[in-house]
Amino acid sequence: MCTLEKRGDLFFLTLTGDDDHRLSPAVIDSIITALSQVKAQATRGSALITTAQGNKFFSNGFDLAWAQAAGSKSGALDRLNQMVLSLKPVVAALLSLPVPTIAALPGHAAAGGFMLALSHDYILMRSDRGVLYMSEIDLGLPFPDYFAVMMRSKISSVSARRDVMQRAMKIKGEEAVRMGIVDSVHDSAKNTLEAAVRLGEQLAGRKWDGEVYAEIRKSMYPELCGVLGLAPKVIVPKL
Ligand SMILES: CCCCCCCCCCCCC/C=C/C(=O)SCCNC(=O)CCNC(=O)[C@H](O)C(C)(C)COP(=O)(O)OP(=O)(O)OC[C@H]1O[C@@H](n2cnc3c(N)ncnc32)[C@H](O)[C@@H]1OP(=O)(O)O
Repeated sequence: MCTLEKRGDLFFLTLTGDDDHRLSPAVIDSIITALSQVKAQATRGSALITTAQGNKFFSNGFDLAWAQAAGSKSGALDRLNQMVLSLKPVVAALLSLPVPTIAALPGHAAAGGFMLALSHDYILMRSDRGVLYMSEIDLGLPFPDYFAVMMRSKISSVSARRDVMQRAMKIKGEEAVRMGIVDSVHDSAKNTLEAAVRLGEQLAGRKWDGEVYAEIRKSMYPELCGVLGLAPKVIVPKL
């Protein structure tokens, strides 16, 4: 599951538990609820930090064990598809949130978990542990449309995109910075979160208009907004 806390101007959405934070339907639902609360409570000068408990995983992606527990191939596919469809509104909520968003990774982010991280404006991760890893080709799974569009939209280097999508590269922090996927790396989970707090306070301190911030973010990723069903909103400038 996840918790949502507000400390000063910062919202902290934390994936809880000492496991690998698989994105099961229940976890995905709790994230959606938390993001709705952020949207409702956000003011000029808010920012969101999304992180996870423990120091090995941010999220290892969809809960394949739950899918396979369906007891049949078709049932497993249906459950996998259910998770694919239920994560889409999470991505849409992050793309349209009226606050700056930061993912602070205490460890690995794989597949759906990597997509959750990539749905944020900024990603900070550890240099000493943890990889970004799109395991789908290793699992013989195709990418959902919005996964592929997310990576096309947010990973600008063709070779980096190939290494992520077609080579299932396990990308460590320093490399992820070189590939333009991650903003900064830090030598522990604690220091990664502390850096995220500093960045969050810096961004929150700019006290941007949240509606304008969200529309500018959406204008940066028109194809992604299209696949998520996020229409641009006309903003009447407040002069
Ligand atoms: C109606 C029907 C319609 C049908 C349609 C159906 C749908 C079809 C569409 C399908 C959609 C697919 C989309 C799927 C999305 C998903 O999410 S599926 C789930 C995917 N998840 C996974 O595959 C999990 C992947 N994870 C892993 O493989 C591993 O957990 C890991 C991330 C690779 C981590 O492995 P692990 O061995 O646990 O790693 P560690 O022990 O932490 O590290 C290993 C060693 O490496 C060292 N290390 C780690 N990081 C670093 C670092 N940054 N720097 C240096 N060293 C590092 C670590 O210390 C370990 O070393 P040793 O301790 O020496 O072993």
